[in-house]
Amino acid sequence: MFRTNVSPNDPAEEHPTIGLIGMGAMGAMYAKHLSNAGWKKISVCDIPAKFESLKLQYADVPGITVHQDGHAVSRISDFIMYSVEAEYIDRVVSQYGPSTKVGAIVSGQTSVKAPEKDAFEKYLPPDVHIVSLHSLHGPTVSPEGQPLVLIQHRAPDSSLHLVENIFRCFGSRFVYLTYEDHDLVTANVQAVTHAAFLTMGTAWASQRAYPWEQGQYVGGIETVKVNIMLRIYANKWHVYAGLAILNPFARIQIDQYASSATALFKLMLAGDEQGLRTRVYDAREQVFGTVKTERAPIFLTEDVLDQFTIGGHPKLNGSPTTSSAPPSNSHLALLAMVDCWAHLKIQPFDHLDLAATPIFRMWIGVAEYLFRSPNRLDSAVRSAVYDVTHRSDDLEFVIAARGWSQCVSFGSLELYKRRFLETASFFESRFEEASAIGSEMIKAISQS
Ligand SMILES: NC(=O)C1=CN([C@@H]2O[C@H](COP(=O)(O)OP(=O)(O)OC[C@H]3O[C@@H](n4cnc5c(N)ncnc54)[C@H](OP(=O)(O)O)[C@@H]3O)[C@@H](O)[C@H]2O)C=CC1
Ligand SMILES: O=C(O)C(=O)Cc1ccc(O)cc1
Repeated sequence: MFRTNVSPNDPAEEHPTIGLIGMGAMGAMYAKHLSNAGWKKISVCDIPAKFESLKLQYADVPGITVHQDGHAVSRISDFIMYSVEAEYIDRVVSQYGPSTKVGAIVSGQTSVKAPEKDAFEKYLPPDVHIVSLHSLHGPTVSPEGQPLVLIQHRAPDSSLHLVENIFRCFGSRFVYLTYEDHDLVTANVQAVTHAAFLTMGTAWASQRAYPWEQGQYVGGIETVKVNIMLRIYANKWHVYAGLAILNPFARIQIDQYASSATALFKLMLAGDEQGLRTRVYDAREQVFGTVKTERAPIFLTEDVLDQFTIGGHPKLNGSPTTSSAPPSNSHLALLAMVDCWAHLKIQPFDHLDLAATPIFRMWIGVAEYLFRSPNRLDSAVRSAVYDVTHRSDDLEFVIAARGWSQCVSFGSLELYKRRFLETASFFESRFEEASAIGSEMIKAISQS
């Protein structure tokens, strides 16, 4: 029998059997890192239709055995992780949960935990333990140094310790939360951040223009906006739909984001510079007022970010529109973000050390870059009120923000999927380039 402080590197030790149900992007990422670390008994499955192709794919991968379905995995595994779509978790756990080995530990990778918790409580036998997980990064980001949430829900400390030992090889930072706190924190960190980028993408796609080809969204902050937007639309729609629609806290946050964008846009239309400035500076005070000035800013310099511009380095390309500082912009997406945090009383910097995803870290970094400098902020406010060249983009932005918020409030995964895929299809030809560049940018920011 294995010990709970078992390590994969001790040849004399009996290893626990690690079961992975769902071998999509995250399941495959977990399998790769567990195998590389030397775990010898990793049992995996996806839907039965993928059994043969998975067997071929993993034929030569050390430690991994592919099984026909979740019954086969559940019966023999000491630790089991469900890594399936949040909308299917109830059905999949109802199917395989009753086959769980006596005394095993069950876990899930879903980005929203309310449905997972319900499913585990409903269908898992009372003699198994629940310690859930959530890696707060996408499958192409190295887990090293990233937060890995651990939820000790129905389990003794010894089960938590076994899970910690299994995943110590990821080099992630363990973050201990309850199921409920997890959903609140991820609504604050992820759902509302995604709403901003989904909105940017829909607004640009509605204009039928690739923003980086228009000269207005190139360099510095704009590079981050474009790269992250593309990264999100290149990922699976169900990941974002699940964490927005099935998380009971997310709806409120996303609705506030749309309301903030609308209210700021109305001040712009009214030409109310003073009203806009007061609102923006009030939000600045609430969100950044208490941040210690000695804390090093997250944001990289404009020059460093310029290297990650889609379509090539703007200065090396000698593009006339980008040879100096990026053109001024109302930065409605960012003004709305900080206004939204202020209205919801979210202190984004408190989440940085706890449970920040790479995308959130970058988003808060650019918000800080804009809001810490009165010069930049004043320039955005003046641009918003007097420079009408942004108006059509800002109008599309407000419409898109309202559309996403309404879609989430209707609670329809199907509607969300249609909106997401329609925008994604406009940008699809650029995903490959964006994903390589985006990964480099995340690496640079993580290391800075
Ligand atoms: N991608 C990301 O950035 C992150 C995702 N997550 C979460 O991890 C989970 C998985 O996401 P991800 O890997 O990206 O999604 P994928 O769609 O890539 O993977 C999910 C896999 O589960 C399979 N599946 C569905 N039903 C069953 C079943 N009955 N038995 C076995 N396998 C089944 C799916 O098959 P099929 O395609 O046929 O349905 C698919 O291969 C989600 O809950 C997501 O929210 C967490 C962190 C990051
Ligand atoms: O970093 C982000 O916000 C991403 O978009 C990647 C992601 C998606 C879903 C998760 O549950 C965790 C990370």
